[in-house]
Amino acid sequence: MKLRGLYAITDSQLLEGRLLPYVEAALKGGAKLLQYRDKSTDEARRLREAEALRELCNRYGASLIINDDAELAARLGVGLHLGQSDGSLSVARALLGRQAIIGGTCHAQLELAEAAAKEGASYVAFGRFFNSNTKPGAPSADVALLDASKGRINLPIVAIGGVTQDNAPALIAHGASMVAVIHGLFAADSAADVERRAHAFSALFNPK
Ligand SMILES: Cc1ncc(COP(=O)(O)OP(=O)(O)O)c(N)n1
Ligand SMILES: Cc1ncsc1CCOP(=O)(O)O
Ligand SMILES: [Mg+2]
Repeated sequence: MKLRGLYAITDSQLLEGRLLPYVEAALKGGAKLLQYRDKSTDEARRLREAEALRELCNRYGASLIINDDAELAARLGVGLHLGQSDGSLSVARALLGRQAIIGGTCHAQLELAEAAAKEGASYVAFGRFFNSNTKPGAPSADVALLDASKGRINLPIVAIGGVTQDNAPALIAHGASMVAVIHGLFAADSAADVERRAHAFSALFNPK
């Protein structure tokens, strides 16, 4: 699967009671990756929801990524995203196999991205690039980092943090292969609105 386009990330508060319809709308709108990001400890619900999301992703030709939890990703046979304190990328690669999509948070540091590449990551994530409703305290990055990545990081780059339809074009122009979005996609009044937003984000990657 080519890692280019919209990367939708779920948020348990924002999507309470509407996880599946809003995710389906994002997939209909063209999201290529979907990350299940749920910080709760309700294992049974997490497994149930992740299985339902895997089914939806299969139906729409997208790939599911689990945030933080390598065991859940292994159990479901799907991808994984790890932050700097979430465990080792190389251990995850050994666990999940060569085909799995595994991403790593690299904040605003090229050195972390180079290390992630050596450990077998499929993509590296930089950000937050803008003010984020979801994670306001995340270390900040700017587009100069994307420029500096050229020729140094030979993996798809995911840009995250406060991404909107207005600021995404600059990230893509500076080399982001994917934009990862929570609020700018899912803080919407209806599933139809999520689908429109996903479509608009996706269109930025295929300019006519
Ligand atoms: C695509 C993507 N990029 C970065 C993150 C952040 O991961 P992390 O730093 O581990 O923070 P949490 O999301 O776990 O709070 C991400 N989840 N996805
Ligand atoms: C998980 C994460 N890591 C850095 S910013 C961020 C949150 C992204 O959410 P939003 O698109 O709402 O800013
Ligand atoms: Mg994490």
